[in-house]
Amino acid sequence: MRLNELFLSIQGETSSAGLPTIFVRFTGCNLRCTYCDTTYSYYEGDAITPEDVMERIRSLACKRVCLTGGEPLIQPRAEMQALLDLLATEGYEVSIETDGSIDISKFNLHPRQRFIVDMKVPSSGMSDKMHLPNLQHLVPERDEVKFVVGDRADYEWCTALIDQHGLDPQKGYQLLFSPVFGEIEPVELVNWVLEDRLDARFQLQLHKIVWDKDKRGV
Ligand SMILES: C[S@@+](CC[C@H](N)C(=O)[O-])C[C@H]1O[C@@H](n2cnc3c(N)ncnc32)[C@H](O)[C@@H]1O
Ligand SMILES: Nc1nc2[nH]cc(C(=O)O)c2c(=O)[nH]1
Ligand code: SF4
Ligand SMILES: [Mg+2]
Repeated sequence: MRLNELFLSIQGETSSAGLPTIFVRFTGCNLRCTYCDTTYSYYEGDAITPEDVMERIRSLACKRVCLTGGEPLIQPRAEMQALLDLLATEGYEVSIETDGSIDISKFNLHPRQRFIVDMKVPSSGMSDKMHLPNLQHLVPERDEVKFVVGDRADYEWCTALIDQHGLDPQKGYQLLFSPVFGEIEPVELVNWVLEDRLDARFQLQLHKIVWDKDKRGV
């Protein structure tokens, strides 16, 4: 596997926003979203073993880990599974940020491990790359489905997908909505969610408010 950066910060996104978390950012992505804020992860990074990733995680003394990238699930599958197994054995809580294009059913998650599946909207340029069967493999109450919205057409694409695939919060599906940073006024998206009485979690990327929006490693 190839590691781009590993750091301690507060979780800026998801239902765990605000909690101290170790971020493990892997190198490489199979998509190219128009708005991507992490383009430096596409190529920069060095080879590392799952055991050495664990060593660096242990040294930071925090029991919550977010695996991200780039796209974490394009790392060699056996190595990613080995890392997940080690994290479980050592009692870590793990979230995996994935881009919606990779088959999540190929990974064996342990208790206290979950997927955050970002369904890429039309303005990302990547919506036709989504692996829709993933939506059948989501575990309600555990996994989260994330929509990063750039305009009204994106928002309507999201609500149509939610309806078509039965991602009903009443059934335990956890939905996250956030704006593409700087692309749309947060209040616009909030108003749409409220108008539709959508039982979804609205969020802003906390780390871009706390630190400079372009700062790395936070
Ligand atoms: C950098 S990606 C890495 C994980 C994976 N490749 C993915 O896209 O889910 C982590 C998260 O940051 C979000 N993100 C990237 N650029 C963003 C931006 N400009 N505004 C808001 N969210 C952004 C992505 O949509 C994704 O949910
Ligand atoms: N603080 C902070 N929280 C995050 N949550 C998801 C991130 C990511 O890039 O995947 C991220 C990140 O880059 N920083
Ligand atoms: S999938 Fe994630 S890392 Fe890849 S380009 Fe899109 S936002 Fe960036
Ligand atoms: Mg980020």
